[in-house]
Amino acid sequence: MDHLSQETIKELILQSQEAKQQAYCPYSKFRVGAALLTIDNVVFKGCNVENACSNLGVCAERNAISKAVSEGYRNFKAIAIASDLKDQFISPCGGCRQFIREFGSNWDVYLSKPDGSYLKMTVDELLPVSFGPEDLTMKKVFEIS
Ligand SMILES: O=c1ccn([C@H]2C[C@H](O)[C@@H](CO)O2)c(=O)[nH]1
Ligand SMILES: [Zn+2]
Repeated sequence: MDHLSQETIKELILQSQEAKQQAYCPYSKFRVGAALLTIDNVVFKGCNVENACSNLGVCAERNAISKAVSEGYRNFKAIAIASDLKDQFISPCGGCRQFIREFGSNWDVYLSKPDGSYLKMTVDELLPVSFGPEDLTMKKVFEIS
């Protein structure tokens, strides 16, 4: 995956913090924002959107990815995630890890803190030995049958 400049990383994290401002989280009061950078250098932002029927809530990461895919973008360089947790890097939930992995296992996830510090991890590090679209090819299906 392309190496992002320090400036690009900083900007992407700032955009994830901007996205966090829009969080709709009256139940958890836990704001999360995500900023997704496509290979065309377009950024899609997403926040968590909760619901009175609590299991219907959507995470920030999934929201950003769904926005991008809906607009025709499927190739991503990086996603930055922001929350209000001061003492730890925000960690994407298991569902989001799988959702992120759908679009490749070799791209970057920046887990950030409000002060802009971050932990860079690849999708593969966040979700090792993952199951993805490649595992559903007809070739593999025929191999086992
Ligand atoms: O990486 C994360 C972790 C949590 N949440 C949301 C889900 C829920 O709305 C709230 C509390 O779990 O935070 C995200 O959007 N992304
Ligand atoms: Zn999630």
